[in-house]
Amino acid sequence: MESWLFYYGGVCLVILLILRRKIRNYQGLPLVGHLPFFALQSRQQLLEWIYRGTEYHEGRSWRIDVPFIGKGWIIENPACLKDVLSSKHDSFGKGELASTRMKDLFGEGIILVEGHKWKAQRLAGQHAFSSNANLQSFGERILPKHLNTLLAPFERSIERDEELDVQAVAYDYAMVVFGELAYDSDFARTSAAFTAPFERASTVTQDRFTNPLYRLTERLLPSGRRFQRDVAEVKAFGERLVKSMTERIKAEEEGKVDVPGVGGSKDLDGSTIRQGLLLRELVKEHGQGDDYSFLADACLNFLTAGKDTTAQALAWTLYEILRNPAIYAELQAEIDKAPTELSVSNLTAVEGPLQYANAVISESLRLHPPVPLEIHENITSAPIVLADGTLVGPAEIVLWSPWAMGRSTRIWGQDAGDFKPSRWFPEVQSRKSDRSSTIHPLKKSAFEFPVFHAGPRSCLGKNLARIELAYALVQLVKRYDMVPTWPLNQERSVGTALTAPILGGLGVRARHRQKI
Ligand code: HEM
Repeated sequence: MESWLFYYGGVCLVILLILRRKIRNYQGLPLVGHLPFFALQSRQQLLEWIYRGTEYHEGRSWRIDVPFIGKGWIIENPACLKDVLSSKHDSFGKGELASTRMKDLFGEGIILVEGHKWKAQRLAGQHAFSSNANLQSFGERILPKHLNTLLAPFERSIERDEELDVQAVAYDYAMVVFGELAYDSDFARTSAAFTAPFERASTVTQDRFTNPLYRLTERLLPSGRRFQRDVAEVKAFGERLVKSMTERIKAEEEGKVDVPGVGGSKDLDGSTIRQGLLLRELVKEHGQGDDYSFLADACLNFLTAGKDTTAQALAWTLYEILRNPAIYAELQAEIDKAPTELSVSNLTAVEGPLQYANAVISESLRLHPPVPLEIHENITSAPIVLADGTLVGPAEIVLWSPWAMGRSTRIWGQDAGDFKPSRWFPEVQSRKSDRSSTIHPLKKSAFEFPVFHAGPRSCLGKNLARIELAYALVQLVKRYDMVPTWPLNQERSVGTALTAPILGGLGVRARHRQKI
């Protein structure tokens, strides 16, 4: 009897030692591979695990095997990422993994599709969001028009002496701003019918990426069973908006109603900027017909891509300046000196009157990228070799984490973990006395700093996002002092979502600023 116990105890010990060794070496476990790290950990723990694994492998690509998700490589090397996103990008796509999980909600929208439907939306988005005049209209018309959505909660919380969740405020602001941009609709009034089902459907979609048994659990859980109804409501809402907009556009073209101009703004070709910009461009690229579902999917995708990402970037930026009062003060000093009327190009210029604010935003995006984890799949039937020799087999995945890359000492130097806006002005670090005269903003390629993705599918809203971030930061920081309601030394975690919310929101107490 005792010898049996001894024997089994010994076998268990050996197994435990092997498992411990595998866990320490970031190798997959027998049968389950790396699944436990993906399925059982929180989003924050998963990001930290990827970061530590990449440090363990000193930045070299390392193997992962996640049953139900895929097997392949985690990469950090910017030259490999360049292959995936640019030089060999025809061989990589979102593949089955993303499409089976996201198709219900995102349908034929730009986030998911390939081929001519992607191209039509890409061109429409480029036309709608890239011209200087349209960016100007965004910065000088849409953002100020909804400023009250940003400021009113601050005023209310000050008056009532209450705590305020600034991340929730950032979400509301992004919703009305990008709602107007995508649908030309006043979401401050109409969003209730859309927001609740949309938020619920997004959460279920996000859970599908970490829950390998989602098909089963969605049948059992109330949120899963409600999912199809929520998706139907979101789509019906979008189609109603799109239908009324397209009818209006048609009526304008037939000369039945006046063409609405926007404050006399002119596009670069001298024509008047019109409302419903994205939809007009989509109709131009795709055609109108009677099928409103494609157009509604397209608008929903643009709203989704812009809304949470920008709100979270603002929330994390506020988080960092709250933790660094000296940076908050320097930001206020810069904003006090800047002209009150700031043009859009001045808002975001790395060498303009808000250069410090822009460095703060870049630094926040580096440490807290709103899209912290990305996966592509080799969609060809041949193996693909990446710059460092990594061989990605057919249907294998490549995973990279802008969150982990933003903390890499190989890319950012020994102080990669510190929040240091001055790193964006490296010439100045040694000559602090006069920042303005010798500014050479740090240049990082999109493959080293892939916060907005890179290559042909890079983010279409990068400029819009940076304009909104600078605008909102200026509006808040010039008016209010804020103190956190959480312990300053407490690092906040990323919540579980496809993007990167601050887990538990960002509580502050705000006061009107006492200018000296
Ligand atoms: C700080 C804010 C933002 C960040 C960090 C961000 C980041 C990204 C990333 C990483 C991707 C690639 C996702 C993927 O395909 O795997 C992406 C794509 C995209 N983004 Fe953004 N984004 C932001 C704001 C916006 C805004 C404001 C808009 C527009 C209204 C926008 C529109 C898009 C679109 C349309 C795509 C898909 C492009 C394509 O597939 O061709 N984004 N963004």
